[in-house]
Amino acid sequence: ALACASLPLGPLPSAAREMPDAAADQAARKPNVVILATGGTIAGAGADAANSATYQAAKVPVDKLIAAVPAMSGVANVRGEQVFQIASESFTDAQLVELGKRVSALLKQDDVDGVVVTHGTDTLEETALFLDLVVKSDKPIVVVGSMRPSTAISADGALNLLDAVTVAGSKEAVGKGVMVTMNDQIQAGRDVTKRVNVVPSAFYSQWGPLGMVVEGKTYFFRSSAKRHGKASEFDIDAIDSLPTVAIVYGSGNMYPGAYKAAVDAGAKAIVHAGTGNGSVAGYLVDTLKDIRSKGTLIVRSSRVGDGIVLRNAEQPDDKYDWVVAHDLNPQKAKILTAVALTKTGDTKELQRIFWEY
Ligand SMILES: NC(=O)C[C@H](N)C(=O)O
Repeated sequence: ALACASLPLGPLPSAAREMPDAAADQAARKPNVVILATGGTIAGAGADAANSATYQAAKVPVDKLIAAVPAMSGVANVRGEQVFQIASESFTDAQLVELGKRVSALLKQDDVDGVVVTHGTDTLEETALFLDLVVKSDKPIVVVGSMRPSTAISADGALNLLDAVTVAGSKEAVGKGVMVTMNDQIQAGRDVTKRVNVVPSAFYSQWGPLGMVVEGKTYFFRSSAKRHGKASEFDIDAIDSLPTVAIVYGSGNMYPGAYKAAVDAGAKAIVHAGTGNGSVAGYLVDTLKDIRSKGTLIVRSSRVGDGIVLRNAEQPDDKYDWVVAHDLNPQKAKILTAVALTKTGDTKELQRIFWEY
């Protein structure tokens, strides 16, 4: 049993009825939005309405997701494709690439105005940034999930999905990069991160949301200053795989073995999720220098989540030939590093990419 949200939809504005036929047809034409379903809690089901945290993700197929939100047919012509049926913690790089290619192919079609990707929330921020970097289109892409399964009291998936379709079909969303609609807000896919593991207001960006969706209408207040979509130098059509990038989490009393294990596992780069300003323990510096001198890249980011990591603050990055992640958190820095490495291994170029994207 799915929880349904049936929202009232407004009639065609009277202005449209007075327009010449062609213009009226154009105004009345509903956008075509394709929903690519990948699983997650938005497709989850629990045993009882009280189960908001205990349930199985990735159970409900895309046709049932669409049927559960009939209000979507008022804002767009919607059709669905089941790409995967997985919890997002199980996403692999190969699946990211496959999803990116499908989004890109769909957006090249004249009869597709926007794409919605339903996704688990755990790694939604990685997928949103990845698509933002590699899909060369200005058409709206919205990645959406839910914090509660559809069977739970006050399930958030139906409204999040309706909002996603509304944004994906809206003219104001064109050129805004990948967006995420959770909890009535429109977030930049590049910036947004999951901050809380159990509430509908889990998604947050340190630079603020782009806008809101209220009662089926989009309200934008800002746009990202970072390169994305058509302005990106990366293109999923030219990417068939991603290099391995590992994250090592910073804390007190660390041990060098974690970095060495990443190198042994074939990591082309290690994102150091450092303490504070991306700081590196004095007793680890030689290990990281040695790893870099043998070819593996070191990207300094911060486990703090907010703020910006600057070059040559904390550590002499110029001297050690390390890169800093700027404002990207470690998991986002991992995605940008992997995408950038498909084009260049030059650290000056990589640093430029971290400033620009
Ligand atoms: N709320 C969720 O979607 C969590 C789930 N583990 C997932 O990412 O697929």
